Amino acid sequence: MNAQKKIIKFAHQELVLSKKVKQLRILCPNCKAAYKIDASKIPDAGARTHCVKCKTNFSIKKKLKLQKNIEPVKQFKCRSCGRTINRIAPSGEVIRSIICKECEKKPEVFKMLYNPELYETDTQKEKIQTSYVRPGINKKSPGIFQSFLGIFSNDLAIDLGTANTLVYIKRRGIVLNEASVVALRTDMNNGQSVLAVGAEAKQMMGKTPANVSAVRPMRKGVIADFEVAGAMLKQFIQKVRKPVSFIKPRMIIAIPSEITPVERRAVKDSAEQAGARDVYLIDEPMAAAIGASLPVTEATCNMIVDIGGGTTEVAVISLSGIVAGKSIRIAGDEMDTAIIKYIKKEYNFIIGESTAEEIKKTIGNACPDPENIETIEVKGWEIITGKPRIFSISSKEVKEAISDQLHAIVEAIKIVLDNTPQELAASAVETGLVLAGGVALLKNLDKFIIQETGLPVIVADDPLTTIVNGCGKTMDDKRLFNKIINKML
Ligand SMILES: Nc1ncnc2c1ncn2[C@@H]1O[C@H](COP(=O)(O)OP(=O)(O)OP(=O)(O)O)[C@@H](O)[C@H]1O
Repeated sequence: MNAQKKIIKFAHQELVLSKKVKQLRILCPNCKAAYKIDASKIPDAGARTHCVKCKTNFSIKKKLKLQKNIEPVKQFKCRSCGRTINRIAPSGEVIRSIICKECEKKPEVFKMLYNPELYETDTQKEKIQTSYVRPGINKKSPGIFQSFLGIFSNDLAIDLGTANTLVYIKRRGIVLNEASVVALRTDMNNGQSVLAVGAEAKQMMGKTPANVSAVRPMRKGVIADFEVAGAMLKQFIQKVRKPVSFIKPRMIIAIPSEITPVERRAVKDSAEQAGARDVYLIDEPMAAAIGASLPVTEATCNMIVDIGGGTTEVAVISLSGIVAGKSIRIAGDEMDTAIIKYIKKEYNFIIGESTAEEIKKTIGNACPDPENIETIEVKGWEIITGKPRIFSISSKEVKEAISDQLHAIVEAIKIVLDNTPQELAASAVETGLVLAGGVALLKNLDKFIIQETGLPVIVADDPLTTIVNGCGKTMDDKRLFNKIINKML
């Protein structure tokens, strides 16, 4: 009762305000009676009042204070009658529905004249803030227009990997699988342009003239060169988005689980630079587990070990979340470097990255059979003579060269098991772990991990595509998307 009296008093007070006070105009929702009230007396949370004419109770609220990243006002001018219209819109949002009340012209005739300085004084800002608020703007729940875009745009799932980039399109599957390499040409004025991307650029590595360089914009799972990564992604997307759609796609991108906020931001920014409308990030081990068809939403021990070019991700997943995980920046690339170092030390030969990778892929073996040692002939540069020569290396030597990396991976698995709640860790003895990522193709890696950990090991069906398939599955399945992605936002 007390509260009601206060409200009535409040409403009466407002009716006798002098004109000097900042006033807001309110309408009774029932009888449409108009009142002017002092804006400063309305608390931020709003207040209840009632109409003195028809006695209807109703709430009044000051319009939301503008957030820092929201452009306060957009001003439009009708080219026909010259009338100026103010609209409020979060930054980046396109205002489409303006119709001039004077001449009823369509939106196209309006020119946007955003000029925040016009609204310096508090009174003006307040007036504008209360002049118009677009209902139903909520970033988290897409409106009808957003859903409409979703139907017609080719949303993309991307594994932006250190070694390879893969793209999956809804209803079309994997449409691109290219090396994450860009060939750049430097012109006379030191400006750079993209000469080639993907496999074509990879072929040029180590064979380019002075004005061309073939570079890898991703290192150890993260963006090392933001501009080049953005340009590469843009080219890949242009390749697969045919016919070119005017609607920007949404993108879901896999990222290493332990990257910094700055590194996350760099991935988002380069995707936006490449034309993304919305970017969603998913942890690589989660995407790999989904791609390997593990029941990630169930309360079971789903252990995944994804060994790519730059990072090894180990995680135990249960009930749609990572229960324990470890990301180390030791993977295929480090193995290549180790092979280069080994050959230099033992043979005094210099070989390039591509040759080292070739050796690893061809005769690399985590448990070479002493009865059946493989060898490969390699072209290298002999340091002592300074001449190119051919020499041969065996699978036993390659194992010796990459032994530290293999043990680092096993160590990461053990750490994750140690950090997993006992109940789940115990069931890992039965469920085992799934190997994904390109290095899962290293001969006998499963055998090596079984020997070192005692856990059953399964190699995913197609380890090089497990992550992108997981991103694609998440994108295609709305319920899974809500469980996995929205949890991470
Ligand atoms: N048969 C093979 N044997 C050993 N290693 C292989 C084989 N095939 C591919 N690889 C290695 O797998 C790595 C690439 O794997 P993948 O494409 O999964 O990595 P990525 O997704 O690009 O990297 P990351 O996830 O770390 O960013 C490379 O180091 C490559 O040399």
